[in-house]
Amino acid sequence: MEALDYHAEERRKAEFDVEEMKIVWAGSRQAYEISDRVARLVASDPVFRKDNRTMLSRKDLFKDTLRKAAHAWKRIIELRLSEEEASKLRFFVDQPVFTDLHWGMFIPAIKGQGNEEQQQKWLPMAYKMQIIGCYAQTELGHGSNVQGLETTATFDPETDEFVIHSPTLTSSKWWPGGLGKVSTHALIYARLITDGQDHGVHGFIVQLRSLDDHLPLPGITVGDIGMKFGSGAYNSMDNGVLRFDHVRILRDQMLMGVSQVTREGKFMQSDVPRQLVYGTMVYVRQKIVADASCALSRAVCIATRYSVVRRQFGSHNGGPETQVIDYKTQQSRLFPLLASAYAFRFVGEWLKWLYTDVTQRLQASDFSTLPEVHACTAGLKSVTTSATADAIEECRKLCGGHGYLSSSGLPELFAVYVPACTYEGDNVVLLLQVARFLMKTVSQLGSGKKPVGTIAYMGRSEHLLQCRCEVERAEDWLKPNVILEAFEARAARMSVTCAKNLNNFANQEEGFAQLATDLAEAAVAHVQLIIVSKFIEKLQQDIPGKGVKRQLEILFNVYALSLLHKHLGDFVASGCITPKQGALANEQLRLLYSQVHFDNPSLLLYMVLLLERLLQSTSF
Ligand SMILES: CC/C=C\C/C=C\C/C=C\C/C=C\C=C\C(=O)SCCNC(=O)CCNC(=O)[C@H](O)C(C)(C)COP(=O)(O)OP(=O)(O)OC[C@H]1O[C@@H](n2cnc3c(N)ncnc32)[C@H](O)[C@@H]1OP(=O)(O)O
Ligand SMILES: Cc1cc2nc3c(=O)[nH]c(=O)nc-3n(C[C@H](O)[C@H](O)[C@H](O)COP(=O)(O)OP(=O)(O)OC[C@H]3O[C@@H](n4cnc5c(N)ncnc54)[C@H](O)[C@@H]3O)c2cc1C
Repeated sequence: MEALDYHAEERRKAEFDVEEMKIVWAGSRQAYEISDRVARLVASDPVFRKDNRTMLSRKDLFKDTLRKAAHAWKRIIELRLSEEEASKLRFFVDQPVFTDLHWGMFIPAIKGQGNEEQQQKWLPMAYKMQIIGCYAQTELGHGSNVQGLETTATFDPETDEFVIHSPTLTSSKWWPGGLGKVSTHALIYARLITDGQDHGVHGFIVQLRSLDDHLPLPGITVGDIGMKFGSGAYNSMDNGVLRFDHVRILRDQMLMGVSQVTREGKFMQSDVPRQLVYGTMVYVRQKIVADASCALSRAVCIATRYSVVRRQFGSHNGGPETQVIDYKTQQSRLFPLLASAYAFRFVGEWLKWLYTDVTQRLQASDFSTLPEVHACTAGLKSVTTSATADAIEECRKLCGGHGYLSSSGLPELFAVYVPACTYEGDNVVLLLQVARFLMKTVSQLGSGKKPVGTIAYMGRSEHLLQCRCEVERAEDWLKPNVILEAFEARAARMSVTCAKNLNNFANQEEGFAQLATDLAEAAVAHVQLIIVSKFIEKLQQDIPGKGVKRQLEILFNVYALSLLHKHLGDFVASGCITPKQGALANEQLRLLYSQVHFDNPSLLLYMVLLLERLLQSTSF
């Protein structure tokens, strides 16, 4: 059979309305249409070609990136693209670039932490890209520990200026994207010092390079930190190093939305939580969760198409060999990843809503949901990026030897994606933040304060700590309420056990240090519960299209039961389910795999592209 026939055969098996499924994936018909239109725009424009980038030298790759960024900007202006269309265009251009940081962190930081006047002064220039900014927080010595940053911003009351200085080698800013070559300005985080007193880390806008000749300004030492993991990949970004030698900036270049320094040098803390200084990270973590499903779906799409076309073993009487997609082992490795892509998509949609909600609350001086939003963004960023990075590597293996070729797209996807486990907060460090929030919640359980939102289930901990799962047959595992209760019981029990064990230590900090692994696992259980519960909420919505809801229900069950299988130790050890019930879950999972269907519309095109890329990549 030819590739085209396999294609037709697999399409025939797709028992759902593919067009409607695309709309579910995009979030709305309008979002789908925008995405489709912009994808075509990018694909048909030769400036945006990306088939050769793993073969370019760093210098040529960087030039190529600048060309694409300038062209993208030109198209955005010419076509008067909306904000949503422009961000889709950047997404499909698909090459890490300084503008990610300009639009994604520099501007949001000014919007979130600057006062009205500062926003009016800086944002119009930034929107027109008359200035280009980066987000310079991390230093050589400290990334995770933000309070350990060493760069100083000392107020000089005589001149009404701050003096920005890098007092040690370890205080050098290290990593900021866009800093190495391009940015004219940086949003730097430095210790605020007034009258000899240290007020902790705050944000300051500093000009780095001349707007006339782009040379570094006096007192500024700046450069690129060098090659990163993989060919192509993240090397299109100019991650940089930056040092200050007593650089003077005006007082109003400190972002004054959270705290202020008066003309007299008096430090004033507004009545907003100081954690709002970390607000840009919360914003980007939320975006990263939304993006995880995109990276994951790309990898799964490549591995699925390959698995349909690839045949290996099992030929009888000269007939065709077995499609590797039909091997149960291939299915048990691939389908949970497909299901995860949908799970992350839906939880990403919900997180976007949560973020919009907290933004509106903050504007009305309601800070009550901030700790929960921090825990959700940190936890979901950690769990979805770790799972996606692992999944991309699994997809590479699912494609056998071909997955290791650059032309499969998977090595570059992995190399670009894997730092997501580190940037915007190391994933383990972020899980420990979630654990802190959970321990606080458990400690307040008897206080009369009712847990709400994603921790509402803790309010039912009396029941969850002693409930017994009622599954007797494999099909009982198809009931969403059975799955939900098992995940709630596991999360509640793991958190409560950690909280009890913490009491065995002389002080909380010592306990946290010793029990960090258990705490991180409890955090994962809580975050997986959030993902499972948001998938269930999605399925409770009206979902049109023949067979679409049914297919999503299958994917939900695959997602939840494959997690249960993977973490069976947690579920059984905490007494939520018995080993027998675990075995029944696995039996149900096996049955579900034969019900997963997929559409494969451009399989032939994919094969042709693969061959073209192979020819190019071998012509060195
Ligand atoms: C680019 C954008 C566009 C699209 C996105 C898509 C892809 C991204 C593409 C590329 C990425 C490119 C750039 C990457 C940039 C960066 O990496 S920027 C640097 C990011 N750095 C970090 O994330 C550092 C991680 N560390 C921290 O966040 C903190 O130091 C900490 C680990 C949270 C510890 O904080 P702290 O020292 O204050 O200690 P605690 O005592 O633990 O916390 C005190 C209380 O504050 C609460 N808290 C902490 N953080 C927050 C927050 N962000 N919001 C709200 N509340 C917060 C914490 O829970 C404590 O609360 P308490 O227990 O009640 O007291
Ligand atoms: C591609 C890329 C782009 C980046 N872009 C930017 C940018 O634009 N701007 C910017 O400011 N920064 C940027 N960063 C920096 C990034 O935010 C930091 O690297 C990240 O926050 C992790 O900090 P670190 O490097 O200090 O890691 P470390 O904290 O040194 O982590 C090393 C190890 O220690 C562990 N660890 C650390 N603390 C604890 C703890 N308390 N408990 C248990 N384990 C712990 C971690 O889990 C990890 O395994 C970027 C980084 C990368 C890789």
